[in-house]
Amino acid sequence: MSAPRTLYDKIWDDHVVDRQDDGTCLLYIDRHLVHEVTSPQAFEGLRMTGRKVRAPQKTLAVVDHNVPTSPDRHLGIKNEESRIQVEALANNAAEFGVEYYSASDKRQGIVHIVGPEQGFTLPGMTIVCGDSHTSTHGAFGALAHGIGTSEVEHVLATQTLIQKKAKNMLVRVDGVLPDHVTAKDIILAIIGEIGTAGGTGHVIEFAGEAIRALSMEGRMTICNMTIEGGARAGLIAPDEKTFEYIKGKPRAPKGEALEQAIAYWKTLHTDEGAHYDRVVVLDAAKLPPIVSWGSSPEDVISVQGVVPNPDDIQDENKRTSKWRALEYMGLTPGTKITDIAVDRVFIGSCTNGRIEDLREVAKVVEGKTVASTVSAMIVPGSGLVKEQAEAEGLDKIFKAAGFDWREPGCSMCLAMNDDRLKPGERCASTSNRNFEGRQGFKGRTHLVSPAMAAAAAVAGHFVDIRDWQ
Ligand SMILES: CC(C)[C@H](C(=O)O)[C@@H](O)C(=O)O
Ligand code: SF4
Repeated sequence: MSAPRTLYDKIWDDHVVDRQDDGTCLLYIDRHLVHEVTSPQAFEGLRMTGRKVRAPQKTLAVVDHNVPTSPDRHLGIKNEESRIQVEALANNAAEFGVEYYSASDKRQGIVHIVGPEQGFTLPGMTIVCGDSHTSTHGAFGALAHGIGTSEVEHVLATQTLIQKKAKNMLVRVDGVLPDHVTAKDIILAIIGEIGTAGGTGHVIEFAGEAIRALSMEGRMTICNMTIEGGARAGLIAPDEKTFEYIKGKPRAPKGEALEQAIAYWKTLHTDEGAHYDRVVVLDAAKLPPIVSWGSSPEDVISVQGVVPNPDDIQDENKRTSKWRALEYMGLTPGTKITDIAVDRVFIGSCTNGRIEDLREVAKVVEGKTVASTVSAMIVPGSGLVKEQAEAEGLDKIFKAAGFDWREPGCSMCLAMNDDRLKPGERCASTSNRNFEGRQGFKGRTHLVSPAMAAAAAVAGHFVDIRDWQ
């Protein structure tokens, strides 16, 4: 009998092409997602050395970060830098024979929403992209992580990546989530608990009753923010929900091939007795809806809490940095979270821009109106999410309530396109990052779940979604 292995060990072992004495390995890469921001120099590198893309059929390119989300986006991109990046991807994809979804293709969207939606993301695979939130795909039991531009070039040219194995970490979330508390609250609570460096050097496997109970969308939200917890990859063992989600997706195996694939996917779980280098346990039943108050995703508190006082922190550097965060955020210790008013609401991103998120929002805002002091936008994560939402009539609910209903893209998750905060504006956002300037120069970001963002849009300030009528 071989030694018991974790899910990470198994996927790793299945992809090692070569191993050096110092532990450096060459890993085979099954899927490569490409977007316009981190790929131009990589393609340029291939061109300069006369190399081809080794496996174009395992590569998929899509524009997301720079695309406008306004209805008139077919008129083109005004910002020159953004326009050049988008044009470069279109040209590179054509020149190197890579499938490409342009802004006018209804399959276009945020790369981490598009991969699963197309059945390009499958269990047991190694998946990379020049983007830190590639961790999202770990929700399928795939080993997925972000890579830098020189690695993008390496993968394009060789379909392999040089890697050293990380340590195994388990985050087990036991129990049953209370009503209105979501996957987003779980992952914010985990990051609050372990800190933004908590997962450094590890691959995190998420397990436990509360994780199993999540939909695929919820699992993607969890794995998406693994990177904010310091680990490059997060994993959830595939199960019947995973197989159901995959069935019928355009690029997924079909018929006999699917049956065979499922038989293999069923082996992708951690063996009894396998070793984890670190274990963290949380009780889902105790989790409240969570709001971030500072400029790091670890700065989180219950919606029923108050803005914390940094003077309570022992460590001087940390104390200073949290004071700075409060100053940036324009907040005073002791302020009730529910007394914080917002100017903007952003619902979207690869964390919470999927159909299930939009359904949650619709439930909260149906028949209600966005507060007169708030400007709120909803940005579907992909053209297919948009189409599905419209087929269900969700867009009508959003528009009737006064939300701006947009075209798919990264949008106000990061200030790389026209959607951004003005200096001093405060935003309830369903995205994943809240560092200074993330959503626009001097913009103030509070990370929350879709339902919490929706309720804040209507109330004009944070409210406890558990009390929502
Ligand atoms: C632009 C890109 C490289 C970046 C990332 O790697 O994550 C972006 O997607 C982000 O979320 O900050
Ligand atoms: S939606 Fe945000 S986090 Fe996701 S890939 Fe785009 S910029 Fe990065």
